[in-house]
Amino acid sequence: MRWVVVVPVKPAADGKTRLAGVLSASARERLVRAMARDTVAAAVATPDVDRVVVVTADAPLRTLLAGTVELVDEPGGGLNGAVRAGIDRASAADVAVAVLLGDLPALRPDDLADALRLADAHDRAFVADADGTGTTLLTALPGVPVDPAFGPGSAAAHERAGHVRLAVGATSTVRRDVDVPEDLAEVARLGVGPATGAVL
Ligand SMILES: Nc1nc2c(ncn2[C@@H]2O[C@H](COP(=O)(O)OP(=O)(O)OP(=O)(O)O)[C@@H](O)[C@H]2O)c(=O)[nH]1
Ligand SMILES: C=C(OP(=O)(O)O)C(=O)O
Repeated sequence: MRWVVVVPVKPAADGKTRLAGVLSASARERLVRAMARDTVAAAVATPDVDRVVVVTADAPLRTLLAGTVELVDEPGGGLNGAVRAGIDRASAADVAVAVLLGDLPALRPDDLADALRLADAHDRAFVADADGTGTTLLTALPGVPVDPAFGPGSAAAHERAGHVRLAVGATSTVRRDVDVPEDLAEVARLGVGPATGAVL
């Protein structure tokens, strides 16, 4: 299966507020952008990924990514609004769509490839984040409508809506998002991409 990957990214100055206790506003801004760059670079390098669509209003990030991905304007409506706009762009071509959150700085292309191979077998599927309650990857096969329910408790919401929880390894880097300060040590241990490495 060939995939289009949709990555939403908040304006960096507004992102990762849960890290405010340990990082200054300017460090958080640089970190959000760097994590997005590393996540996108891993997606671009993943076998079976044909296109990467980034939905963001962040002007510096748009400049950094121009020419390497397709950029979609922020539509409003928060995270799920952004995801829907990316899916609309992607599925115009009736392709398999994977929504990947943009805060996975340790993501490795081989781990994403493994997850997408598992997703091949299901109309709709998802990968739960490291603590099992959130979603880092949401997938749908060609022609299957996607109804994103990202936000707190999204793993259960996606499961209720008929997405299959994919059995990726417990240590897959697809699961390792950064939400709270403890997650920074965890991604550093796994090994982050170069942009995030430079910030950390
Ligand atoms: N385009 C877009 N992306 C979003 C939006 N909200 C969240 N995201 C992205 O979705 C991913 C997961 O978001 P969260 O884990 O909630 O991150 P966050 O909102 O930066 O973090 P907190 O402020 O700590 O809640 C990250 O890549 C965010 O940049 C939004 O309104 N628009
Ligand atoms: C956006 C999500 O949550 P978090 O902010 O915990 O990454 C989610 O898992 O859907």
